[in-house]
Amino acid sequence: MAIRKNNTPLHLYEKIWEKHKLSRFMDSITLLFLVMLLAYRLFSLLNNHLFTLPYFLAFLCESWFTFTWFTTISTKWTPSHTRTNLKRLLLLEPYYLPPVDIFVTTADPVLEPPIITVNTVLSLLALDYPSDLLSCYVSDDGCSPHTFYALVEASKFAKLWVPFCKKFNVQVRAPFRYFSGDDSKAYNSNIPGFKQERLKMKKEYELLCQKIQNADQKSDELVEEFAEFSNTQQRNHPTIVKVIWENKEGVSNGVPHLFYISREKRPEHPHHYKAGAMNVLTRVSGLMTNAPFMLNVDCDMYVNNPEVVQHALCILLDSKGEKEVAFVQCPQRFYDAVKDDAFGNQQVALPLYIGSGFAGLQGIIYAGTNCFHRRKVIYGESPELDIQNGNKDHAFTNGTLSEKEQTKTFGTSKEFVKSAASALKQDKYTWDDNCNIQLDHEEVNKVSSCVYEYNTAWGKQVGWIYGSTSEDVLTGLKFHTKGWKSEFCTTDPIAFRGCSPQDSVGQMSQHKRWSSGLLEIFLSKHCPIFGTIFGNLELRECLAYIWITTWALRSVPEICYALLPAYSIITNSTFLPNQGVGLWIPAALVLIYNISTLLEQVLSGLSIRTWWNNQRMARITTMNSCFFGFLAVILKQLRISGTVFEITKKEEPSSSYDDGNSGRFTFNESPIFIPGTTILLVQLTALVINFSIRRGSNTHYGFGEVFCSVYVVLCYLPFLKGLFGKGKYGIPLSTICKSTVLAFMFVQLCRWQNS
Ligand SMILES: O=c1ccn([C@@H]2O[C@H](COP(=O)(O)OP(=O)(O)O[C@H]3O[C@H](CO)[C@@H](O)[C@H](O)[C@H]3O)[C@@H](O)[C@H]2O)c(=O)[nH]1
Ligand SMILES: [Mn+2]
Repeated sequence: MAIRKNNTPLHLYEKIWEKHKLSRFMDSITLLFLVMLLAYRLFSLLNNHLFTLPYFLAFLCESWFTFTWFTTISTKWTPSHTRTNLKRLLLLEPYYLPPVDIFVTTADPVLEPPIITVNTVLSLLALDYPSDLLSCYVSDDGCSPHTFYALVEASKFAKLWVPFCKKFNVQVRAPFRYFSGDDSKAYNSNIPGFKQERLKMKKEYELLCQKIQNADQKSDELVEEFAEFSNTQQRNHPTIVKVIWENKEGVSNGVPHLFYISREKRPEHPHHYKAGAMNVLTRVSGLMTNAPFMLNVDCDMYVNNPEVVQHALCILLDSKGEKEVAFVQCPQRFYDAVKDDAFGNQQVALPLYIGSGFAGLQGIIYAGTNCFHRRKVIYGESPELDIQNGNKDHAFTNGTLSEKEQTKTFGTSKEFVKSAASALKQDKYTWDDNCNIQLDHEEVNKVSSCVYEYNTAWGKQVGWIYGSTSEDVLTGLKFHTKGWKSEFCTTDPIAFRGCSPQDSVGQMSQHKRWSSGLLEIFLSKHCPIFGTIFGNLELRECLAYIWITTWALRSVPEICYALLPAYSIITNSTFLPNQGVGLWIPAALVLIYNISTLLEQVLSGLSIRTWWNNQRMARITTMNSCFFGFLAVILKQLRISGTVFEITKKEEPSSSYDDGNSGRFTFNESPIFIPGTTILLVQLTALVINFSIRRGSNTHYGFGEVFCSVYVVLCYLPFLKGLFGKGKYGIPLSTICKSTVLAFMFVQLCRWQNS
């Protein structure tokens, strides 16, 4: 048991308020012009002389855009970040540092090659933190003997790798990155013997890769420690738990504990995807090590800053943080980005502005990975402010629950209930030792079985919350609604790096999952609006959550707005104010909006090309992926079909070479490309009409409509190329046919409207 010597207040981090003055100014001007545009439209609609359908639709769309813009500004207005004081934390060492349980999730050995998971795990095992205080749990929803085998081999390699990293103070501790070359820090250690040892490690790592690859190709009989994997199917198998490596002596400079867990799955029971996996990990780790803090990462997010645990603990152990902060989120950044961010998914400028904006309010959202949680909070504890208010769910956590209620909350495992009670009662300054783990197979099987959660609070009040494919945002929102805060931990170098979708197909399906998951939250009882009315969600935090959870809804006005210029041209009508001031308002708006987004990107150190790619991808994803996300949620609400978690494919490290085609759009048969193709065909038709039919002085539409139409075509340039592309670079003929039919129907509709 570790005890802090005295109870003096600890100030381990400070919050720095940023001043994005320019960004504020530009955003405000944009809002001003949006309001002016609305006012102008309203005025002319009331005066009736311009009452046409497109004019009215445009007014509705613009109202929505203005509302979204208002929530955007509110979210970005007071950005902040944190600065941690590692030196002070280390003064407490070694009496005070708490144990940390690390959770890694993987779900499919094909989409998530074991070598990627292995690298993530190795980087975690080599964290700069006493290894007797760390335990790493890998959840494998794929139930794959290959993943297990890879981890076993990795744990052997770790015995060389971890001491090597610590001895030479290696910065990037995921071997595939460390050995991939241009890391200048990799070569400049002047400790004698470095070069030889590095060479040796490199050979060992190549050997490890070889073994893992060979195992992938052979399908041997499953014997000995692999016997449990025989007769298993991904969605039908009993629980498999393995202690891969146990740090028995509890040495602080060895290799941390490493466990493998594949929870029970049966086709007749829902497994709740990642949220379900996280809850099983929470319970199993509760039985085994029960650390007060947990770090959760996806299988493809390696540690890029080995001191990240200390940084996060500065916030979580700080006297103020201890009372208020539920979780500490580190930014999500990626490696091997496609040049100029062709698919607009690197999220560099976004977290800088929106992320730190959230952080300046009640707190940053939980992004599902790179996050440190407090076990008590996961178990449903409310912050102190609630206890004062006598919130009704606090009996839950102050130890006054009867045994019956405890079982109703945490399930029927007595051992687990005991561990949860101990975690909840844990004094602020004491933690249990975790070097003597006890693997009670019976108990572990019980808490990771499919039926364990029935009639308990898991997934509702306790643990990761079910009901959305964006379980991360939902779970974080639940904490914020209780009154907890969260902090954004921005370290230098950046704490983690991961793998982003490397092609447009992967990116589209990821955005579809996110946008549908987020909309599910908005339409559920966890809706942020209720959170503010009935809970402790702060008003501006609520607006920020509205901004993010209504992402899928934006698709409808955007598609409508993108069709308006074409409609106007085809029907010889107008949707923009086309005289005097009226004309100048939208023109100024477009100009200011583009300048301000360009400035944000350029000031974040990005290229102009990156800015354009991001602009264009924002339009493409909203009108395609988000629209499908929107449809998926509607179908779910109508109980026609459920939403599923489609896993993003992770590229094998060695295969990511550039054949000159990276960044080129790829397509497949998925209907997700139909809206984009249709919109493009409609615009092209409109432009052909514009340039071929001379209406002379009878033309009602003007430069504005033509400009908008051309702008949409420019955004959809990748689709235009796709119309003529071959193989995976071409839009499939079936999609083109369907889109042609839709486009034709649209044009006919316009004509019919007009006559
Ligand atoms: O049934 C499942 C499905 C997924 N996962 C894991 O969930 C993680 C995220 O999946 P991925 O396909 O990589 O999705 P991303 O879109 O990259 O993930 C982001 O978005 C998800 C929510 O949609 C969050 O859960 C993630 O943490 C966040 O990084 C991976 O480690 C998977 O192994 C499971 O464990 N079980
Ligand atoms: Mn991922």
